[in-house]
Amino acid sequence: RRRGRLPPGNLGLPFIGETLQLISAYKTENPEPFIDDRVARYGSVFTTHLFGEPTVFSADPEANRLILQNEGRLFESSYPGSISNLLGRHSLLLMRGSLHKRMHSLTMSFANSAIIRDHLLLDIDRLVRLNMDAWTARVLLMEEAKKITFQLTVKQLMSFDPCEWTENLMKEYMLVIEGFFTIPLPIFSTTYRRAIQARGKVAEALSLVVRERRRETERGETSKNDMLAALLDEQGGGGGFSDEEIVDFMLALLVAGYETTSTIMTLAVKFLTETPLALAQLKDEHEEIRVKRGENEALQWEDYKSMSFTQCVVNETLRVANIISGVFRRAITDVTIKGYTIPKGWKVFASLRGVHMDHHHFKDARIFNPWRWQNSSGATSTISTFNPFGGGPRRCPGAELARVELSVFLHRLVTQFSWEAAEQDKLVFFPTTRTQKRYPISIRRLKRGEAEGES
Ligand code: HEM
Repeated sequence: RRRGRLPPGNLGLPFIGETLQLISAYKTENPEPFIDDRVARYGSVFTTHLFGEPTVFSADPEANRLILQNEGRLFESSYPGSISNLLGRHSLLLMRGSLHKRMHSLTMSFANSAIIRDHLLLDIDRLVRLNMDAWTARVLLMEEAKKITFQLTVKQLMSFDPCEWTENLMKEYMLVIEGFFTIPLPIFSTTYRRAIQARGKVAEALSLVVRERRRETERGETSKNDMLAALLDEQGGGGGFSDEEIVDFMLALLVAGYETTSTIMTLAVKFLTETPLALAQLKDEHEEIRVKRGENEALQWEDYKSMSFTQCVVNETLRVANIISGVFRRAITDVTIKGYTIPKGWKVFASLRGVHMDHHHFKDARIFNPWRWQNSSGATSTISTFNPFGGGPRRCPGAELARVELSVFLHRLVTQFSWEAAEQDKLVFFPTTRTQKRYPISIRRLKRGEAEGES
């Protein structure tokens, strides 16, 4: 069959292709040259070879939009087998077709603004405060953020407050998470084998919870308002799922929201620490809310809605950090993009980072500048260029929830503490976006009435 022209590019060495170049760039603080060099040579859509497969790499907003919007028609999501085994076959991330549509909208309906406002906000605020109350003079911020994020997700999924059971679950769960980062050679890794075992234990623990809740629901003995209730609720769009399906589904939600939200919390603090003017403006905004709301009162939805500069900080952190640097898809038919043909069966990588860090779309794109979002869309071009949560049918259903969690976290942090980085800590982007030392900070609890802006 005659095919059109592939995007220009270089397939690199046999089998490994350009994987090592990508990994070595992403293991540094400045991974941009990997994309910059290829875009300069071939244009914003180019061919490469990554993780064992020829891949079309797009750093182009229009091409990315076409890829994301045509999920199920021209492309479908594609994860390596090692990731699928950890997620479980009934995970939302792996589902396709009408089942995916149903489960995606069920997840959205549980994490939408009204539910966050009426139910989740209170718990988010309470659990953030509970954790911060236990902080000592020096904390590893990334670890603390992970603990908070895990507790929040467990609460939202099945209404458990932190206890010995949740702590044990977290220990096993963290072993599962490590398994995701054994790319590109999981089969040879003991970390991966340990992760698979831990996944079995987490699934077993969640199965017991599901079974118990199913019994309670059948007897009409429960009135919980959590994700598990939504999954079992015949009237509310749920119902009809096996225990195994529910467990896989919950595990995937735990995974999807955990590393992402906790990293964005940590990096927001890192970027603010390095940008004192932004930190001062943020403190002013939150001090105003604290004074209005009173010392120990819970945050309300209107408080969240009044955090306008905070949203600039959140956007800019999402843009610069690019926690999910892009998404892999597979072409399910020959697809024409920008005059080139992507052959059926080929891998495609829609790089969100490539667009977010491009000077054509964001002025001085490589600089953390939250003010760019004040009174504007942040971007210099009119096309859709800011997509930290992806797009199309697989757009992140936790986007609003992540924003609220981060805003509450920042509120409680800047109104209760001053801090400084305890050590130099480098940001790297492989196998995930993280700081090498988990961002240690020295903190000091603010005495009430103390002048702000002293951190
Ligand atoms: C800063 C935090 C977060 C970022 C940057 C983020 C980013 C993303 C991105 C880019 C995708 C699209 C993946 C794709 O197209 O293949 C995605 C999907 C997803 N996210 Fe998030 N996410 C965050 C927080 C959360 C939270 C808190 C939840 C919990 C509800 C969550 C649940 C999910 C799920 C379940 C999917 C899969 C959707 C599907 O395949 O239909 N995420 N996320």
